[in-house]
Amino acid sequence: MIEVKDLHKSFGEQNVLKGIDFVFETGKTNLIIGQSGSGKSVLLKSMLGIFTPEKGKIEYDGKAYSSFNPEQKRELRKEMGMLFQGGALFDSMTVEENVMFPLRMFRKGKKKNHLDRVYEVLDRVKLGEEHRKKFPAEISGGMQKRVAIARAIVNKPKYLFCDEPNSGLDPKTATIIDNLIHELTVEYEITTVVITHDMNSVLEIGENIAFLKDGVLAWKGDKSQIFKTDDETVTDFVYSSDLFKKVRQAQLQGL
Ligand SMILES: Nc1ncnc2c1ncn2[C@@H]1O[C@H](COP(=O)(O)OP(=O)(O)OP(=O)(O)O)[C@@H](O)[C@H]1O
Repeated sequence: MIEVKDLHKSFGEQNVLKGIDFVFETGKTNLIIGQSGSGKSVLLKSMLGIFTPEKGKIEYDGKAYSSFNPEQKRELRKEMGMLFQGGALFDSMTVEENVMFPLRMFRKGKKKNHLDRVYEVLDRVKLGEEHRKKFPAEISGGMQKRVAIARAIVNKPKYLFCDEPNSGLDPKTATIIDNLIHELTVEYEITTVVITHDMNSVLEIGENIAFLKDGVLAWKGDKSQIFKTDDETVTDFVYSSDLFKKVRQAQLQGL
């Protein structure tokens, strides 16, 4: 669980986060949504320890980051998995070398044991044996995401941070990737935080949603609530997509 309490973050004169309170729950996919510039990435980077808030707290399973010494911060970093926009794989490394990378960085041990773990996670994300020695450019976008997910979970993280994990994918593959992230979250009891712009993702895996507007937590709830709420701030955002507007109209007309 990650608990954010009265979090404030500014850059110069600009107050980007203005007192965010939210609990990111364990074993759930916790989504951060909101318009461009609302502060989603700043919130995520604050949870990663990249930004230091001016005020407020972030607690990881009850322990405040501000109370950690450098060694504890390093330990915490080992417990974090990251899945960046576009996958961010190393082009010059094979699939298995990419997944091996965090293991070699953070864990001691024999290469053979590392490789066993790499194959275990690649199997878990259903990436076939025939792809292990390929380079990222030689596999599809969906497969690249699977590799990036495997790399993010190879160290058995307690916390998984995903920045638009399904960007650039077709809707079907995007849904498969969303569901894979959700399955792993439940299976390994990870506290997963996902930034998304994709309302399909909200519909698929929105178990606990933080909706940010201008650096404020404007709404929270889950996927069943977000499509029912009459809160105008939320409906303006959710139904800004034509498709969802049509779904909403059909719903209201009882179709
Ligand atoms: N390192 C930084 N230095 C100065 N300002 C920053 C920095 N990072 C973010 N900001 C500002 O904070 C505001 C919120 O940015 P943020 O990236 O969190 O938005 P976002 O909701 O993630 O947007 P998007 O959906 O477009 O990624 C923006 O006005 C941005 O310019």
